[in-house]
Amino acid sequence: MTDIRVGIATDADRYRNTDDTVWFQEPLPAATDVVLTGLPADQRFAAEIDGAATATYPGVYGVFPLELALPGPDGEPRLVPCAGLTWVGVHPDHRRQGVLTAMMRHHLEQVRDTSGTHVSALHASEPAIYGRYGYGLSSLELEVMLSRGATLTAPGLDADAGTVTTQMVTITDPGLPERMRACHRAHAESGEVVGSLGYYERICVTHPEELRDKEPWRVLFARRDGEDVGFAVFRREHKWERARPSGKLEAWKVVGAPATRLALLRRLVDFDLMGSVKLRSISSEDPVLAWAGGPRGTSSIETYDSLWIRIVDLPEALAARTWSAPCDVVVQVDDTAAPWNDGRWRIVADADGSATAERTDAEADLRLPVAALGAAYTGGGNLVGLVRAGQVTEARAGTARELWRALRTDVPPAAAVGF
Ligand SMILES: CC(=O)SCCNC(=O)CCNC(=O)[C@H](O)C(C)(C)COP(=O)(O)OP(=O)(O)OC[C@H]1O[C@@H](n2cnc3c(N)ncnc32)[C@H](O)[C@@H]1OP(=O)(O)O
Repeated sequence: MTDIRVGIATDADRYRNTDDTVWFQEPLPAATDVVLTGLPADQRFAAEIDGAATATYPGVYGVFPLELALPGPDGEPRLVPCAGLTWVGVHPDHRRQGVLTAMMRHHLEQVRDTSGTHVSALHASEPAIYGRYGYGLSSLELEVMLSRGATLTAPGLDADAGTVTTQMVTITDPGLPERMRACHRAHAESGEVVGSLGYYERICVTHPEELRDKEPWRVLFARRDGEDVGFAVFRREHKWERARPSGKLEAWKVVGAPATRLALLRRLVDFDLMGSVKLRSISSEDPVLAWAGGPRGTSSIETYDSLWIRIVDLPEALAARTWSAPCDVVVQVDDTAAPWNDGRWRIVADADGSATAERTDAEADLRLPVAALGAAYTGGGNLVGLVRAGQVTEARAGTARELWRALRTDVPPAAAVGF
């Protein structure tokens, strides 16, 4: 059995070299501290094995300190701390020897022992990796293609959208990380994540090697009464076809209340010399689908998994959100990766939206993997659907519905930015 030790990665260059080897992209000439912008030194971890190469680590991972927007009182989201698992990579020489499993054990124990943080979240490179460690798919994201000049119809929002002005700046302009973060925090929807300042500083770092024939990322701020009320991060790619302008505009994220997003999108589909507009990180019930006239009103829609959530401290995590309806169920939770959650819990939610989870010896009404609770945590991940899929088992009929109705939200969780 290989002895794998996991701890702080003390050698930043070795950490970075490992990532370059795992992801096999064109290496950036930028200094290591620039490449690692936003990933705090005490949140970079590495796996060590005796006799391993010294230029790389056998495995690495990192954690972005994030806030997760949970369902809160009166439908307003509530931001809680969340560990954003990222930079996971195992050197090709050490794959399938349990390095990831050792790093995941380390991560879950770290989060459990961090005061105030009860959940971990990630975007998965491949969907088959993280379910075994208790992560559940909590939200979907759409990639929506619109044509230039697409009509976005929203009579109930026109007046409000009409009060928004837009201001286009370049991502390297001074003060943008602070502006974006403040605006994102103020307007995050339930299910989204908001980064610390370092996360937005990271977005604003521009490497010439990543630009090539594209312009630098731009930020379109939505302004009302002298305040930022939303923003879109986008860039255009120059293109001509048969002597006609066919530029491609890609929006990485559009932030703001619906009327603000409408104003931003109307501006994004109206840039000169464009042919198409690609909107990434669109929520599964984003109003843009209605504004465009339904799926066939767009040029195309692709669906991907967005945020995966892992409940690390079950009673604390469940108490941190506002519940949508009362429930009283005994749940057998299967959790091998975080055994402190494993076992039977009585979950009681009151009509005021508060909830408790307490250990019990009572017979279980429902049996589920902890990943199912992570999936349902922000209001997505339909537990009745998972019963139908054979991944959640009812001992007492109707209990999946009871728990699900207490967890679900009016609209599914919003798509979360990548990290
Ligand atoms: C949040 C993020 O950062 S996402 C980025 C994840 N990183 C990548 O995709 C980079 C390329 N891939 C890698 O670096 C590695 O292959 C990793 C990290 C995915 C897996 O690391 P390993 O050390 O090989 O995993 P480990 O040996 O601990 O495997 C544990 C189990 O997961 C399974 N597993 C690992 N990777 C995969 C995969 N990509 N697909 C399906 N199963 C997988 C293994 O088969 C093993 O299963 P078992 O317990 O039934 O035997």
